[in-house]
Amino acid sequence: MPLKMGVATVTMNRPPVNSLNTEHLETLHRTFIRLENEKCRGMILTSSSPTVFSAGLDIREMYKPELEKARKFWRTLQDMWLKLYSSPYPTVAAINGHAPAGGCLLSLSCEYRVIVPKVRMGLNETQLGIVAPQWFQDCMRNAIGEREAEKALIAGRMFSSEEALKVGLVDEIAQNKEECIQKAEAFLASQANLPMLARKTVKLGFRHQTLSRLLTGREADTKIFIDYIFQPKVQKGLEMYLQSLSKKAA
Ligand SMILES: CCCC/C=C/CC(=O)SCCNC(=O)CCNC(=O)[C@H](O)C(C)(C)COP(=O)(O)OP(=O)(O)OC[C@H]1O[C@@H](n2cnc3c(N)ncnc32)[C@H](O)[C@@H]1OP(=O)(O)O
Repeated sequence: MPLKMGVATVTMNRPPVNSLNTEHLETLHRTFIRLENEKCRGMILTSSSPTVFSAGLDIREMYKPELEKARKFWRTLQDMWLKLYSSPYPTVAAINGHAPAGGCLLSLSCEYRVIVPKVRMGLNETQLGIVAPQWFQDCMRNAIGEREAEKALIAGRMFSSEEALKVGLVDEIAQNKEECIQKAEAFLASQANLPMLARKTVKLGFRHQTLSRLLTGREADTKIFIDYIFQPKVQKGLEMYLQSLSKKAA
């Protein structure tokens, strides 16, 4: 995590697809705490993969899990997201590859998004037979508005880079990762002279409702997750999905 002029570039590096397991989520959570403590001036979130930003939650954490491990996984996801979404420093996602589901959530939790061409992003949970949690849905709604979010979430729509720009899911398209980072740095530079306290207060004001909804309902949210994934038909669906991903690789 190099800090250049107070700006950190956090590069996810969990091959092959940066899927988010408990350990990876803990690492991200610790990183965001550290950046806050070190009074970081801005953060760029990106990936070391040439084709994938993040494949979202690690499906293996949800497939035939032990109850306590599944609870821990979900609480760690909540912790990580609460830290990122409420970060006092400006945040940009340099989306240098596909960003389905939890990968899309990570980028939606940043303030500004730059994407490379020919990749897809979106909350595709419906297509997997699972339901994007309310706070995932809130993040989508906050980015693209009620009507577009409703359509996208019901369909589990994956947007192309161009479609994402058109609907406001991302702010810019860059030609490649290098330009993505340059545009991310330019956004952070545009924020650098703003009074930090005022900036942070306005950001948290806008995000307060979405954050409070999870903060006041964390246990209920965890219970919904646990009750949902332990259903036999959901487990069957996850099994088939994992098989389809593996077959593709074979
Ligand atoms: C109430 C419940 C709410 C739960 C909320 C869930 C939110 C989520 O985030 S669910 C996760 C949804 N994610 C996806 O649907 C993405 C699935 N992956 C893909 O579409 C593709 O992998 C990719 C477009 C991201 C990349 O494609 P690429 O061709 O480069 O790689 P693959 O050959 O498909 O995959 C390589 C390797 O990685 C495994 N894998 C891929 N995604 C996941 C994942 N999310 N979790 C675990 N493992 C994953 C894939 O099986 C391959 O593994 P093997 O090499 O061992 O076969």
